[in-house]
Amino acid sequence: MIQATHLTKRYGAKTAVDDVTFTVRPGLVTGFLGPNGAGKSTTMRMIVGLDRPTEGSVTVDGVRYAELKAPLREVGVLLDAKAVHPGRSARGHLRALAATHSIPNRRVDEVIGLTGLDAVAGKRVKGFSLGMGQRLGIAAALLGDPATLILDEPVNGLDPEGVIWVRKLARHLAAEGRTVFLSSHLMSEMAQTADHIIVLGRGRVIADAPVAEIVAGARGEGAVRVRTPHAERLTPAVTAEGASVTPDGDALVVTGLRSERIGELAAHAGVVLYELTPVAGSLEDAYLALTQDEVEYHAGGEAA
Ligand SMILES: Nc1ncnc2c1ncn2[C@@H]1O[C@H](COP(=O)(O)OP(=O)(O)OP(=O)(O)O)[C@@H](O)[C@H]1O
Repeated sequence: MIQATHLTKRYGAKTAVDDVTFTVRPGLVTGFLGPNGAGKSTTMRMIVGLDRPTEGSVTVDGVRYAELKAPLREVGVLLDAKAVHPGRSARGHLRALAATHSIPNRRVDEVIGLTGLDAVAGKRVKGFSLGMGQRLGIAAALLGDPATLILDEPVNGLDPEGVIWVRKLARHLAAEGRTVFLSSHLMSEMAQTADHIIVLGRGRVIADAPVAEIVAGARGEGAVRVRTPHAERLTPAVTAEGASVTPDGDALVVTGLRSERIGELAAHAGVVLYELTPVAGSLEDAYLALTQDEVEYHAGGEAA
């Protein structure tokens, strides 16, 4: 379990992480989302002691990372896949890491197998593609068989097969009861991987909820597709209650009213309905709605 309490990081006048409190629970995949510059990496760096909080604290299973006796065995971390000596082979890199924690070479071979690196394990890391580097970073994170995994943008640079592999791996690790914390700036990716989502925007937590709840929230704001032969009578009935109506082919899209209320108004006006369908908001819509005011710079370079 990861617990952040009033965690804050300031770089001079810039507040990268602003009074953040959250819990990442074991047995679940928790996605950590937010636009570029939201403070995800800074938060992760503080969790693993690479950055010191300006205020507040963060612990893993109740202990600050710096106080863990054998960190590799307790917390597996992928922060920067390129932080590997380029002249070493993948196997050499993993063996060197393993030696610092008395982890047997047998385990090195195991994680090489687990991450699909068998064919390249003897090659120098220098020639690795981004995707192979990511796999090596994940192999290093798994080395100590830790109860907690923290992976910053783990699917970055992976091909579609690699993305599915990370997804399955994350789910498998969580099913074993581990705490799995993954960052991404892609909601669509997290929707398929995570059980729970924490969204950061400009250093603050703007959502912390199960994936299903975030989707349901999007739906509440969603639209209702209506087909009727009496559009001219239904339209004034719904707009009188504050809804807006947009034609969509032979249908109307009504926003601002729930389908139940539209049905009641139609019945009251004696209007026949052929269709009354709530349009499910996608997770991506929910995410955009959540973060639209929180991105540092919008496309076009205009300051938000
Ligand atoms: N060492 C530093 N010195 C000054 N500012 C920093 C430093 N590290 C991060 N920042 C700033 O803090 C903010 C948060 O950055 P961070 O890298 O944590 O965001 P992020 O959510 O991980 O973004 P990305 O998805 O782009 O990696 C940004 O505005 C960034 O410019």
